Amino acid sequence: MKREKSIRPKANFSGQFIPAEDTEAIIAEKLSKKAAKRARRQKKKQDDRLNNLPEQEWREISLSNPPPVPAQEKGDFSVVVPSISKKRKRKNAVQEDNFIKNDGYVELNSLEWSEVNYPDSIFMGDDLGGFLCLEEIDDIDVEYDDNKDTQGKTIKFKKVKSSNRLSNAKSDSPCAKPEEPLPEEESSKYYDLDTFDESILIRNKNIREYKQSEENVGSQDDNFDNNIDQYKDDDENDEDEIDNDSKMEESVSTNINSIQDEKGTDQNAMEGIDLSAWNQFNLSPIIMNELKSLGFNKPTPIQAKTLHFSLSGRDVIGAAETGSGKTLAFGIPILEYIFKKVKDSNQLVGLILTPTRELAMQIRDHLQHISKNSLIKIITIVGGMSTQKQQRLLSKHPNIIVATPGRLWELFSENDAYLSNLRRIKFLVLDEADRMLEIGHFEELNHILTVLSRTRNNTNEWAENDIKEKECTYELTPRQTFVYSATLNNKLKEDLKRKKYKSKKINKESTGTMTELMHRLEFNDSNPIFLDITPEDAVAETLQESKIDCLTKEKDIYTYYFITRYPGRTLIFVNSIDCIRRLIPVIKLLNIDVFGLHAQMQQRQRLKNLDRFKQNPKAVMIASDVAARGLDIPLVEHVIHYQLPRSSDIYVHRSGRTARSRKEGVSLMLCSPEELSLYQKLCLKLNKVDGLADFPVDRGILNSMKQRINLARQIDQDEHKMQKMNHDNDWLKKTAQEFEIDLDDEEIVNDSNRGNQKQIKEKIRSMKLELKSLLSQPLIPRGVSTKYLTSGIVRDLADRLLDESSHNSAILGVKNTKATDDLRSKKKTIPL
Ligand SMILES: Nc1ncnc2c1ncn2[C@@H]1O[C@H](COP(=O)(O)OP(=O)(O)OP(=O)(O)O)[C@@H](O)[C@H]1O
Repeated sequence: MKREKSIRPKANFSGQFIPAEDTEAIIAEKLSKKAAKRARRQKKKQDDRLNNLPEQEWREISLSNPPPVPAQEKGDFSVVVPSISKKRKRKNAVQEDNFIKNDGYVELNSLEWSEVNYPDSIFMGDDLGGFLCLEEIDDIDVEYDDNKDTQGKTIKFKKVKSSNRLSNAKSDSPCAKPEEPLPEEESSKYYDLDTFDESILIRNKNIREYKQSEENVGSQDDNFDNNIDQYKDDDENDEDEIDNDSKMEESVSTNINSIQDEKGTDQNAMEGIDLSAWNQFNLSPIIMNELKSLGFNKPTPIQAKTLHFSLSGRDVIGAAETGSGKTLAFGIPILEYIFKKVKDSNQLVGLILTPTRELAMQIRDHLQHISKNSLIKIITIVGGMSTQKQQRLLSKHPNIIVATPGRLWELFSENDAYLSNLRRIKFLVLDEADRMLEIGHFEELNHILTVLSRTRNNTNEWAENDIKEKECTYELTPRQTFVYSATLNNKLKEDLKRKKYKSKKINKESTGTMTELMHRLEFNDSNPIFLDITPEDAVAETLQESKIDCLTKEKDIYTYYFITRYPGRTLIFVNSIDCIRRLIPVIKLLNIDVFGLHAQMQQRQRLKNLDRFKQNPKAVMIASDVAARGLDIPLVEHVIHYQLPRSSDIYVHRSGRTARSRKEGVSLMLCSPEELSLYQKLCLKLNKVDGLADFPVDRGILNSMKQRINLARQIDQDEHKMQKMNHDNDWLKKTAQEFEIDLDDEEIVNDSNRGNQKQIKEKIRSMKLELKSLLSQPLIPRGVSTKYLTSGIVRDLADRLLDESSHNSAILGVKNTKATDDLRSKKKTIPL
């Protein structure tokens, strides 16, 4: 029952009895006086704090020449920041000696950190490395010095003056640990803010050197001439560019060769890979090298079918199954263009729009990987991360931006320079285009397309009031457009074939359809290439689809059964965040490594969980559909639809998190009687006339699992009850304090409550013990005896049954088999 937040009149205000009807007024008066007093106190404190700032507000630190660090701090990094507030000093009185090293010097580890444990694999690329962590210190602003003499090697820190910032400072944010000090060789990578600038210098130096050596020019140019036809409708100075760019490319690839030589054995391991299938595209050595190191010996079908067109300047709309390599299908042409055509290393060339933040980061990582040894700057602009950091990245003039529409619009709409750069991009990509039309993306996408529009009419029809007309220059710059998804709907396919999108009348009120979106994209090409190579049932060929019919209340048991019987990286999709919140503690109690991912989680936590899931081959992730699209998590073996997806597209994308790049995977639907009609609709939509195969379940194991699940659920429920009681007591205490009411513990927790709490605590403790003991034993399927012959012909039978390499460690006597194999061998379909 919901608790009423009111003060009970029985409270004793200094011994006076307050009639119930007056209580509220008195409380309100007290409250307002108290609030005003508190505000005055806070303001004074804030003023004092700002007035006492050091005279020289900005402090500097030179990265190439760090300040002398006392011997005992070796390995750590010290920075100069204004001194810490008195309150904080008091709080840390015990540690004060260790806290401030000497006047003005503060150890990084002792600062008020917000947590920034970004997983390496996702987040510590060159662009977000550097001083990312420092920017997370509350009240510290970081400024990057563009001074030519220091070549960007100096950064400055300052105490933020804005009262806004001070009042917004998360006073109750946990004082989290900073990143562990990095090993020396690593620290140069992450703390060296100017890595990039230096590389530009190297590149320019290479170009100069190259210019001096004339011998290579001839052969290089011949080679490049063949490629360059692709970009025929570009700027006037083509010939000069060809010259410079091919030289540049050669210089860079010379560098790469030397890096590769150092790799030695790696290089030898790669020797065996035959890349001849890629030769038809005449790709740059940088990309060829990376394809080789990744072992991508041939293009995937969507790459093979689209690269010819996209490399020759055509607009492409592509549909292909999940995990089929669409990222490189649109990524390679952009990278190639930059290698071969772009003279200005600060030119913004490509904008890639994606519906989710994780997908944006993944695409960035993928493109960064494939262009690893080049100098291309690729950044992500996504929500949930520091805007300050993203502003900094933007000020470094990236070549490619991978973004979610919301944050991109937030940063770009206020900045004319950014907007005009945006209008000059040469490539626009919409990945997972169909999802972009959904609420939450469409409005900002609409704004972005208005800015990108090259025809005034089209712009006016769609322009919202808040886009100022005068800002738009409507330059007609040629731009290639790529649109990709695994699920382009039939209506769009039809419209594309009939070229209906060209004449589409756009309705201002419309929330958008794919056909309207196609119209809005203003393809350069009078006849964009449309390639649809999705299989008939839209899912990857290597995916084995299945279902289990069960009651809603049995879904936990079947989930537990599946993840115990087939330990392996498993992604469980549910339809509501509440369901994630309920399931995670239950599964955790069963000793399974489980992580959550949903839109209401902090972005950092989302990334962290994703990374933990990637690191652990037996982990389980319970996610909402925010994880359904595009995420390329290595070796997800199983996808479970705990609740049925609401549309066939979502089913395809969810299931597509497994069976990627021609690997096998299983998708399992848990279908309750209430979901039957939805299931039938899905099957019809996906052309699965015979329905999905029933997943084989060993019901002998289910019974013993039931006991564990029930215990875990009960523990979770009781823990919630306890939490709620504690929360209510806290609330009472807090409110009493607020009104200066003397309530002692006796009054707060009444006898019956206390008795209840004690009982529940005791119950939880004993249930946990029971569960622990159950979990320490293997599950024994019905009909399996725990007694085995230990002598005679089969002497080692007991050992063999307990051998974890061939038998399931959690279920006695059950051999380790793969879900794909079991499903294949027992496949049996039920007609609809
Ligand atoms: N030519 C190739 N050969 C082998 N693997 C490849 C090739 N190209 C890409 N891959 C790999 O295939 C995997 C899937 O690629 P990608 O994420 O681009 O798929 P996708 O089609 O965009 O999937 P989704 O529709 O789910 O977003 C990635 O791990 C990628 O590295």
